Amino acid sequence: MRMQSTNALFRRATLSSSTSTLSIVRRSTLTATRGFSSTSTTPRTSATTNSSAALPLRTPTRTRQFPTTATPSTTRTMASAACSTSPSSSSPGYEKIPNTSIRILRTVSSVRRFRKPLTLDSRSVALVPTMGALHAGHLSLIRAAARDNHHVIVSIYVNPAQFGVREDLGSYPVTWEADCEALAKLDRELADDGENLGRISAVFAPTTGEMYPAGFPGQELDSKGSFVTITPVGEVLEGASRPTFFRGVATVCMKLFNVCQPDRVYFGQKDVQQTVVIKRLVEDFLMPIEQVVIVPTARDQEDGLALSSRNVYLGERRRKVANVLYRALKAAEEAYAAGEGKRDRVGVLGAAQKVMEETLAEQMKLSPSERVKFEVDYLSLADPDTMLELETVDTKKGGILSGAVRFLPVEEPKEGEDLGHSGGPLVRLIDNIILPPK
Ligand SMILES: Nc1ncnc2c1ncn2[C@@H]1O[C@H](COP(=O)(O)OP(=O)(O)OP(=O)(O)O)[C@@H](O)[C@H]1O
Ligand SMILES: CC(C)(CO)[C@@H](O)C(=O)[O-]
Ligand code: BAL
Repeated sequence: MRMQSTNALFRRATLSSSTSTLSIVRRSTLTATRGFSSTSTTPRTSATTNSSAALPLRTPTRTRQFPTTATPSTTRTMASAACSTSPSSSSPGYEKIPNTSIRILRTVSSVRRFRKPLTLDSRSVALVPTMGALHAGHLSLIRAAARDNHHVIVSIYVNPAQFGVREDLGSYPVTWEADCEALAKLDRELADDGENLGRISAVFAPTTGEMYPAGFPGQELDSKGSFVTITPVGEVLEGASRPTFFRGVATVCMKLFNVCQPDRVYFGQKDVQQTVVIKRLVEDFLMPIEQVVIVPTARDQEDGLALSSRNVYLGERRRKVANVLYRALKAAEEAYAAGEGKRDRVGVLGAAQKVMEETLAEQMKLSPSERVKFEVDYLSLADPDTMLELETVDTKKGGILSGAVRFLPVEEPKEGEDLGHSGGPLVRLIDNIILPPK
């Protein structure tokens, strides 16, 4: 594999729409928002481009394959994953996580029944939306929510609408039992810590039938259905690589907000573009949510890799190299901090690109049974409010450094090698660093 070194990776499209729209039975109007190198094999829809300085780092062959093709039935199984917590004869009529007061709510009507008296009692309610496979990053969101709210609802729902047809819906990790144990343990910790206003009151784990009454949601760009789209922010970067992703996220989050009626919602900085989309959703649709709280990215304490449910796909060999994106972003952050001359796009992102190239070159010196191959999807220096690419950072406003990397399946597995969840498919990881205003 060869790193390409052109100067025209990032091209900003002239966007066809700049407003958020709620569309019923709509055809998507997404347009391509990035140019690709001429060697790219993926056809892109045409877009008017300008010559925003670009960072190359794209390999000639661009694969968009995610590990497996999902089927609706897989999702239904996942969404209704069985729990060992069936109601006992002494139960109050709803499921609970064993030895806790955490209710397991599976229907919209049960959440509404739970929620109503809390409004009458002026109790504050926080929602922490997740797709399960809980890790310490999720727990930090729940801790933040319990600090400031009387009740915390954690939703666990693997939302099919945000997965593209070739993405990893079918193999997305589902760890319901472990999730329940983690929530029970955290709730005990919250009970012992006098600093919290509240605790975990409920887990909302709906089926797809509950969340999508009209039927399994379309995953194609031109699928019919009731969708929420947030543009232009949802079209660039992650939205360019995963064209239906933010439509799915915004749609499911609006549903979750409508059901749970939270006063505050909690999201992780790890998915920084998602936080910008959610803020627009809440503001533009006048949703009665007091605050969208963004919680810092939880990282591996040793090498800084951002915790992510998808890290389980990596296996041992790729895990050792997986922090390359974080190291690259740190180098860009340092270049930015170093001074005026380095606040332009080329100076800042060039530092990140160098780390990527050097790391790949080191890997390519190894044999196929030792090395790790990866491709950089994008490196970005963007405006914090719009996620549109910046030529220079206005230090009064700051910026967001972000990137996405695809780790290819290992070439020659060794005997007994840990290849990762689901056989170690291609795994795409994202990360970001916020450049704060100075
Ligand atoms: N390392 C992290 N630090 C802080 N928040 C995180 C971290 N990882 C995930 N979150 C947040 O947890 C919420 C639920 O995320 P999700 O369930 O998709 O987990 P994930 O680890 O991001 O999974 P994936 O690997 O699919 O991206 C989101 O708001 C997400 O930003
Ligand atoms: C916000 C979310 C739970 C919506 O499905 C998901 O995108 C996630 O876990 O980040
Ligand atoms: N944490 C974002 C969810 C997703 O990648 O599908």
